[in-house]
Amino acid sequence: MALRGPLSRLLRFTLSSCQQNRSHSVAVLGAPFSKGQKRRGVEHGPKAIRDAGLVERLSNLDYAVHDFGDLTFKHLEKDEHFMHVPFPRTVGRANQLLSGAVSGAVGAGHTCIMLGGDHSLAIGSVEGHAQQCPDLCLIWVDAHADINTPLTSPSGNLHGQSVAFLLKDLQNKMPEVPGFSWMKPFLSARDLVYIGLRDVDPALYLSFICVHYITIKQPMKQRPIHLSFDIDAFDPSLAPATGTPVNGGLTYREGIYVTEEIHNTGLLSVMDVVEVNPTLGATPEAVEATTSLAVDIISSALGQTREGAHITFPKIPEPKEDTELRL
Ligand SMILES: NC(=[NH2+])NCCC[C@H](N)C(=O)O
Ligand SMILES: [Mn+2]
Ligand SMILES: [Mn+2]
Repeated sequence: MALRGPLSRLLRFTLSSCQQNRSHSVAVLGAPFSKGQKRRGVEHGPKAIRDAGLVERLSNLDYAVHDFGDLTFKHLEKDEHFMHVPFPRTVGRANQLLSGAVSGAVGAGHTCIMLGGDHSLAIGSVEGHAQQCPDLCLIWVDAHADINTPLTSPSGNLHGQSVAFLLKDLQNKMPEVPGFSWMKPFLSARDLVYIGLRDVDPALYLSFICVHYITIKQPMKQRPIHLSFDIDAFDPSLAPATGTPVNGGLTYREGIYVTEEIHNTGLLSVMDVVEVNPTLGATPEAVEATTSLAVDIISSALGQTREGAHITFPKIPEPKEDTELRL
C-alpha cells in the first residue's frame, strides 16, 4: 500500500539525502582539470585554494570538513576534435568521474564544495548532484553564460558550453558530442538563474532571453541549490588570476552579498568554484588576491558573516566604579 499524507511527507523528508546533516558536514573535492579550454594552469586551482587556508577557515565555522583530495583525470590518447571542439572525450570522461564523486558526497549527507578546474566541470558536478537531488535549481554566477553549443561557440571550448549540456530546452540544438553518451540533459531553463553576466556571445542571445523570461515568471521554490561560481564573475581588479577576465564585474561586497543570501536560504547543497588559474596572476599578490577571494566566497556561502558571531549577554555589562578613567 502506498503511504499518503503527513507520514509519507515526513518519511520522504527524513530519507532524502539532500537534507541529511547538511549544515555540519562539508566534503571538499578537488578537480584539477583544464581541458575544457586552452589555457593551462587552471588545473592548479584546487591546490592554490587549499593553500589559501580553505580547510582551516571551514573548520573554524564549526564544520566537520572531509577533504577527499583530488580526483585523477586521464588525458585520452585518441581524442580528435569534434567539429572545432578540442578534447571532447577527455572532457566527457572527466565529467563522468566527477559526477560519480559528487553524487557519492551528496548521497553521504555532505554539503559538497567542488574546486576546479575549468567550468566544463559543472557538467559532471550538476549531473552528479541531480542524481541525488533531481529537483535542484542552478545558480550560475559568471561573467559568461556558458550556454554555447558546438555550433554557436566562437572558441570551441567546452567550458563555454556546460549549460547547453544540462538544459532539456536546448536538447534539439545539441549535436551528439563524443564522450558524453553517459548523460542526458535534465535541467529545465526555469530552474536556472544567472548572476553577473556581461560577456554574452551574440549567437546565444535568444536562448538567454528565454532563460530569463521563464525565470522571472516562475521564481524558484524551496529546492536544493547548486551554486556554480566562476571566479571571473568578479571584477578582474579583485580576481585577476583567471583565463577569461571581463571588466565591470562584481564588487567584493556584491559577491559576498550573493553568497551570504544563498547561505541564508539554508538550501545550499553543492558549490563549484572554478576558473582560478594561479599561473595567470601578474604577481604573487594578484594570485593571492584571487585565491583568498575564492576562500572568502566559500566561507560566506557556508555561513561566515561580516557582522561576527552573535553573543547574547543576559544583562548588558555596566562599568564598575573603579574602572573609571582617572587622570
Ligand atoms: N567558463 C568560462 N570562463 N567561459 C568563458 C566562455 C567564453 C566564450 N563565451 C566561449 O564560449 O568560448
Ligand atoms: Mn566565466
Ligand atoms: Mn564560466
